[in-house]
Amino acid sequence: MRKKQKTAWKEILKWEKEAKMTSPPLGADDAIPLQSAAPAVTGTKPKMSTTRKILLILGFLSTLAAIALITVAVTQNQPLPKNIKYGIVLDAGSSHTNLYVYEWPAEKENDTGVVQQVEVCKVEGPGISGYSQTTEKAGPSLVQCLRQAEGVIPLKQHQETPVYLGATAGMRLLRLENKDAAEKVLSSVEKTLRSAPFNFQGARIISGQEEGAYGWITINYLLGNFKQSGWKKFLHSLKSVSETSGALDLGGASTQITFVPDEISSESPQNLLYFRLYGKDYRVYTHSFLCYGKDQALQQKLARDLQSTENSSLFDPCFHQGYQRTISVSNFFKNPCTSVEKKQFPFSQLHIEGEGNYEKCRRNIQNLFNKTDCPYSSCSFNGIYLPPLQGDFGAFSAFYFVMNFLNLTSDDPFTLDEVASAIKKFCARPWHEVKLQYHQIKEKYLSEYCFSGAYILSLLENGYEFTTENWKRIHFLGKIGSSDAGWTLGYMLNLTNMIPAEEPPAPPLSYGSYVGLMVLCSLVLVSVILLAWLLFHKPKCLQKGVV
Ligand SMILES: O=P(O)(O)OP(=O)(O)OP(=O)(O)OC[C@H]1O[C@@H](n2cnc3c(O)ncnc32)[C@H](O)[C@@H]1O
Ligand SMILES: [Ca+2]
Repeated sequence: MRKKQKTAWKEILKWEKEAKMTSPPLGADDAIPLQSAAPAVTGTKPKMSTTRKILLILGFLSTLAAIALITVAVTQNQPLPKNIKYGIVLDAGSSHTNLYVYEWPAEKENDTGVVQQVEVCKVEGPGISGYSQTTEKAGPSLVQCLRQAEGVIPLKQHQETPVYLGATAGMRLLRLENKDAAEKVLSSVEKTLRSAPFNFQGARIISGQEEGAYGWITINYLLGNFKQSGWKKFLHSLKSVSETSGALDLGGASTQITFVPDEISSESPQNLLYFRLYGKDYRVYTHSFLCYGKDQALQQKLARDLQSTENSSLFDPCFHQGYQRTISVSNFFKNPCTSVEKKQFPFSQLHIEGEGNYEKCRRNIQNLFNKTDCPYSSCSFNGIYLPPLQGDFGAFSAFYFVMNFLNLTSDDPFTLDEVASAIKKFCARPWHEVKLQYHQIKEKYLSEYCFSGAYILSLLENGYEFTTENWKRIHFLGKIGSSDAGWTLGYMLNLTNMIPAEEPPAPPLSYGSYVGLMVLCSLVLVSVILLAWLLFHKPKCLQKGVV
């Protein structure tokens, strides 16, 4: 051992001597080749071997090449500055009107999930059907929200931005009750929209079928269920999972159920729609129940209760104990949803008093669903065809508002029994206590959450026959990303032809994956070359025995 150390020191001294002899004068270039490799000694500045220098240059060049490669790949393939497009849709519902502003990058128009809601404006006052007595005021009611949209969309794009208005069940009912008034309301609305700086594309009453179908398109577009990327497509082909999600919409005057059933029967063709989206065929079942939105369902229920009332007072189990409300009987039966129950009453005002009894309320509501006659293999209610329920469902609008208020929308879904007992508990609370706790909530909403909760359960459990098992497949959702769940987005996507029938040709990789893969491959390549070079031209400094 000692001998070995001695030899090593001898070698070092020899090397130092040689080095001194070959050293250039002070200040001369360092790059004079050393004749033999020498171990590094602390305190002395050893000369660098040619091999080491080459290695260093190679390493430097490889790093430079890698940096250049990443820079070129990133800058060259960087998306050009975004050219944003906008669209406006007004949802003229029975209870109120909402204006939505959507935006999307022009170059990605046909992709899925690229259109986003950037603004929502709630129009002050009632829905446009509420202007049946003062039709000329329907249009001006929208002005404030149109101004808000003007502020969101850049001035130079106002003229090219399409604006659509779709009216739903409130206007369907007004058209049934008073066609002339409905037309006047639509004209007033059209006049206002034409005077706005946007590109007016129409104001019309959409059908219940359209409402259901566009709601289904919206949620599946936002969930990215239509156009599947390579992996998702592959997984779906392995598992026979339902590719799309059903849609449940509960408005004030109507409600819709839309989904892709397992088996298509031609029993009720009016409930079936065919779509070809991104190269795939969809056979969709949809039905819209007019008068079964939560406001009209309450009207129907009260109209029935009135039949058995002898005096002007009515005890209602669906309102909290201590709650009181007075309604005018004369206007009550003008509505097409209640007109069948029309009867003469010896009083003009009806006084309602709450009882807060959930079970009684459920029994009361049950009467709204006629389950006796079904001319098809299976029905929901009132003799309407309903194929067996299939897959997951997104439940939005009042389904969400009510369940969200009752804290029943968590990610870990509540069981049907848990939901029922939560609603029962809420209904049993006295009105003064509820009002005190939720003083910030509009009294109209607050007083009706008990009825609405019970109605939602009746509609889903008795009407559509959801069971304890498939209840967990209902997802109560208000928004998907930044966009509200509802029919408006699907309506705009359809009218602007943003969902192509055939899948547009696209490169197999996304931009990000392409750049990432290119960089990774290049780095691997450089490393392999370097490694190979090191292996085959093993520099002396790396050879065994040399430090
Ligand atoms: O689809 P149609 O039937 O035309 O009706 P709509 O479009 O006006 O219906 P919405 O989904 O806007 O609202 C459904 C119901 O929920 C009520 N509502 C809206 N926001 C609510 C909230 O925050 N809490 C409770 N109820 C709410 C509203 O008054 C309606 O009775
Ligand atoms: Ca609606």
